[in-house]
Amino acid sequence: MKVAYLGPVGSYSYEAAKKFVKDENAELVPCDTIDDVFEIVLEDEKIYGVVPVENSIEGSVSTTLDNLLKEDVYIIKEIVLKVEHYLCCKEPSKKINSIASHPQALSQCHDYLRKHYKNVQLIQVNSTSYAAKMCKEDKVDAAICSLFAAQQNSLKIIDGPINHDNNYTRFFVLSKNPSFERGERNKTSIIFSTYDRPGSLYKILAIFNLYDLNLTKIESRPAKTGLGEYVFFVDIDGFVEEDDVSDALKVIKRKSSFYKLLGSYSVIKE
Ligand SMILES: O=C(O)C(=O)C[C@]1(C(=O)O)C=C[C@@H](O)C=C1
Repeated sequence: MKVAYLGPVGSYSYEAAKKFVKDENAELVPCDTIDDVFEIVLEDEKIYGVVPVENSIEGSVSTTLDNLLKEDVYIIKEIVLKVEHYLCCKEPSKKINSIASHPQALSQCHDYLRKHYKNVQLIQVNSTSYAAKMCKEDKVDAAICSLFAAQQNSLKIIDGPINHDNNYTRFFVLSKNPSFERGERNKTSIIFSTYDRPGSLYKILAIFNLYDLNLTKIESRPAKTGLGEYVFFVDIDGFVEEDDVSDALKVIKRKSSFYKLLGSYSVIKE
């Protein structure tokens, strides 16, 4: 089994990929960006991809949502990780003038950074483990990353966890082929657009209500077809093969101006 993830080794995406693979011999393929993970999955149906999709403090990862809209990939599993960030450096006695991390991680530590490092330069990089690597290579004074990434890069811990409380990130496992594998807790994700008429979103939401389906997320993103035009990302509890879910989705598909089933999948939660 091959699994592409946002690398290098030690990113939270790496930890999520490790949770997905049970096979010791599985090959984990580090990618520089989330776009690259999507590209690899699209090129080779034997490779799975792991991407972050939503964080409990900072919200959605828009690159992931935009790729889900435009690319033909399926969600085959959700993995939820508790995320704990540490401020790390190579040489604790050195003054810190620059701190690198992934933009999501910097935002998840916003309050701490404002309180303790207000005038320090914050450098946004592709992943938390890449920030740790930059710190090891003396390109920045400090990094925000996981304990594991700090250890991998022989960094010392200055402080942590430094993130906002209740910090969880959802990751999706992607595949070029759909795989409807049920687990203990199952979810289904769709994207739809409504016709530009009064009450059209309300009428679609009424269908979920009619079939007694629990929405776990709804988010609008620009459809990228014009100002004021949106697509709605919706996650619901339930599996697509359950009668209520499949009946509701059939009606929603008929009533929408655009509809895409992203997948029905089980959830792995720590
Ligand atoms: O930089 C990493 O370690 C990632 O896996 C990316 C990412 C994200 O994009 O949300 C994943 C989990 C954390 O929320 C912070 C960063």
